[in-house]
Amino acid sequence: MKAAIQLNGVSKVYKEKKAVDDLTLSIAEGTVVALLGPNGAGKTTTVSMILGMHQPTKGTVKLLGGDPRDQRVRDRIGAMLQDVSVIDGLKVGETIDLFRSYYKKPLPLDYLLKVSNLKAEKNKFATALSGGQQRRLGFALALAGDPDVIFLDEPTVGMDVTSRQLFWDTVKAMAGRGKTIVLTTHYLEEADSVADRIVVINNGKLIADGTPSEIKAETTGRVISFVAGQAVTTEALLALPGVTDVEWSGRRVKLYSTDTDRLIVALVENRFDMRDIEIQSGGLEDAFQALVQQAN
Ligand SMILES: Nc1ncnc2c1ncn2[C@@H]1O[C@H](COP(=O)(O)OP(=O)(O)OP(=O)(O)O)[C@@H](O)[C@H]1O
Repeated sequence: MKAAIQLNGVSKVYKEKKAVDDLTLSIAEGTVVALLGPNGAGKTTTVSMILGMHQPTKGTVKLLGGDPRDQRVRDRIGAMLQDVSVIDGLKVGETIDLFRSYYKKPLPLDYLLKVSNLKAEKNKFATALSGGQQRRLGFALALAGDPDVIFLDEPTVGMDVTSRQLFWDTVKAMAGRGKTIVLTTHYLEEADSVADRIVVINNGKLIADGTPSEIKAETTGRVISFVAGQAVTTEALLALPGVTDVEWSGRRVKLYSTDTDRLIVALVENRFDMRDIEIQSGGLEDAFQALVQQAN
């Protein structure tokens, strides 16, 4: 598949601080990628280099096969960054129309008002919008030119529940139309539900890269739980392959394991007395914490 974004050995140094450290990353067209990492990990710096707003100290960045600062590339990019700058004296509808006028094939104004949940605010001055509404305006502006690659930097901060839901529905619909979407977020459940791929950055370095389930399985392992017969003991369970912990709740037991496939085989072979068997994956939140801790 063609790469929409290609970073090769990219570093960014601010005075003493290495904000991004030798990052190599390729993002295929049509994927939704969530860039995760703790505060100061280098997410915003990475996005701003992909967008051509900052020059890497070392390495190369390609966006849609070209230079991010090339106008032909810029015409196909939409970005919703952390600070939305609204224009004094322009109403919401006029602001969106101004952005639409920069592009050859803009999306219709009504559609942009609808997906940003700003229909009722169309004739309000943009400067009079609340913080959450301004972010939604930022979303409408990012989509105005019907871009092929969309960057969303902590997009849902300050959005209420309804706007958030509508926002993610729209992002999913965009992805369904083959758009490439790169987002950063601290809301891991959102990344889990929307992203095809998760890239975790810490101290400017890539520390994990995979689908949400791969990231979860790699770090937290899985849990097998069942209702155990009276003869089943903690000692016997701890002796099984890959079992790292055993937790009881009445007769229901939870086995934490690094290798659930082998564990299931062993449970069956050893004829453990089991009912109501369940297999669960750990959450992305746990995986993220574990990854960052391992890396520090
Ligand atoms: N213009 C700048 N001058 C100096 N240092 C900077 C500058 N921009 C970022 N940094 C530093 O680079 C590092 C990475 O910052 P960046 O904003 O990319 O992190 P982030 O992962 O986006 O964090 P957050 O989750 O808090 O938004 C931080 O240590 C930050 O202090």
